[in-house]
Amino acid sequence: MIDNSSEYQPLTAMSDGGGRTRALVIHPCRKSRHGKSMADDRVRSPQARLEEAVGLTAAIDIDVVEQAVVPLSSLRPATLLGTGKLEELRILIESREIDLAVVDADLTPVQQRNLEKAWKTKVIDRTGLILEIFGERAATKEGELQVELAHLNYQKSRLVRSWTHLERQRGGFGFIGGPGETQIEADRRMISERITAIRRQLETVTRTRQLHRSRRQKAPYPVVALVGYTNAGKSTLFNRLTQSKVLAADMLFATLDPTMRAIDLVTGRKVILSDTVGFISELPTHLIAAFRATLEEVTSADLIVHVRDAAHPDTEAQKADVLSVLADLGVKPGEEGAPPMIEAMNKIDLLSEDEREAMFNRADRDIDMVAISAVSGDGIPALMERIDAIVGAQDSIHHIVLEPWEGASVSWLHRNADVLDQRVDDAGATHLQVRMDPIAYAKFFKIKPDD
Ligand SMILES: Nc1nc2c(ncn2[C@@H]2O[C@H](COP(=O)(O)OP(=O)(O)OP(=O)(O)O)[C@@H](O)[C@H]2O)c(=O)[nH]1
Repeated sequence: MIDNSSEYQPLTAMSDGGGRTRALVIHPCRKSRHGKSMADDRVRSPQARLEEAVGLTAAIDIDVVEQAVVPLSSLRPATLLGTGKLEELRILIESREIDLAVVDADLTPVQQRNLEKAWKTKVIDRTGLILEIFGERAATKEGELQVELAHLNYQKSRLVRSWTHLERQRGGFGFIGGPGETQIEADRRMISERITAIRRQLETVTRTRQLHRSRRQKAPYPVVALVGYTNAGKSTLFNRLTQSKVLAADMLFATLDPTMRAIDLVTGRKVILSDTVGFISELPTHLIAAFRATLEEVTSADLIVHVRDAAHPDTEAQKADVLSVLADLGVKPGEEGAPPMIEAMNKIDLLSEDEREAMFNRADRDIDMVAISAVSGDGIPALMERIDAIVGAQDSIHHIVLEPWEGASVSWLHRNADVLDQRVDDAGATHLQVRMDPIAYAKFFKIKPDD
């Protein structure tokens, strides 16, 4: 059994006095030779990066009481920051009673530990912060396990040299393993055992999930996935579109995934709306599996709605990031077989009339766009109509996945529908692309040939 300290413990539960966690968020960036701070990538300003980190921290219900861009003239291997800055922030942390410092950079385990010692407070870096968000947002069992796995791998890497968290918890019992096994080796061994156990659970869960997904794909309505950069307004839009519309059909999905809801479109057509976790630039590579697990629905969606913050100065860079993550997942809009995509240009309430017009008149505009405000409700009917039209146009072509034991269904489809494509995947499931009229389609679900 592993020590409890390695299990996922939300930062929000950290504050002792029952109050909310009070955080300081800093974004360290290199100074240029001319003394001016410079962005650590070409697109985003340090201020924008800081705001993003503050937004991410606030999203997990932590009070950000102080924030700062910290220009660095050189990178200190032991503490990242120089002594002057270290002391200045220590005073701030003490006087503002801060119990969490978020450093928007990748810290080495040694840097993290030294900062915690110097500031006498918990310190997390960018990876730690993203893991917290995934932990909160993981909606499926698979997502949760992937996040815990990423957490453990992260902790394991932090156990180099004398990382003492687990030791402290045990009150320094010294050797607990076989002869010659040090505390750190014992900690590593326990974490490795837990990692193996999670991997095993993941295999089972993945299998079950495939069953759920095939069941869901057989639901006679299409899936519309909302994707977008963090803070673009996906959840606000999701809530607006699903407002007070609890359909009986939801019962089907409620137990599987709380971020999926069925909604009625104007024509009476039903679609399943699926919310996803926000995209972030420079996602650490070892977090990609955890991130993918939260994006399950996107790869098999019938339509992708890319929610964009039209009022953000980095909106184009954010779009590029989202598209590149989608491409990593194998979703390349515009390519044969890829789901269609529309852009919901959100937050237009923050734009002037001229800015709105300019958005639509851009010469390089390559995609279907609808201007909306998820907050004021502006443009929402137009968005719903667009979704209706696109999904409606695909009406007669369906992608159906059948398990290896559902042979009777495959034969039924060959007899009653136009099978355009058929392939068997590695797990033995049959993927069929079929054209059939709505009556035959409804009948297929009613008679369930394999039941
Ligand atoms: N002014 C304005 N603000 C909006 C609009 N839509 C969302 N917001 C605000 O933008 C912030 C982020 O909205 P969310 O819906 O949480 O964004 P999200 O894309 O789900 O964010 P993640 O959970 O990080 O992925 C919130 O403060 C919203 O109130 C809009 O149309 N206009």
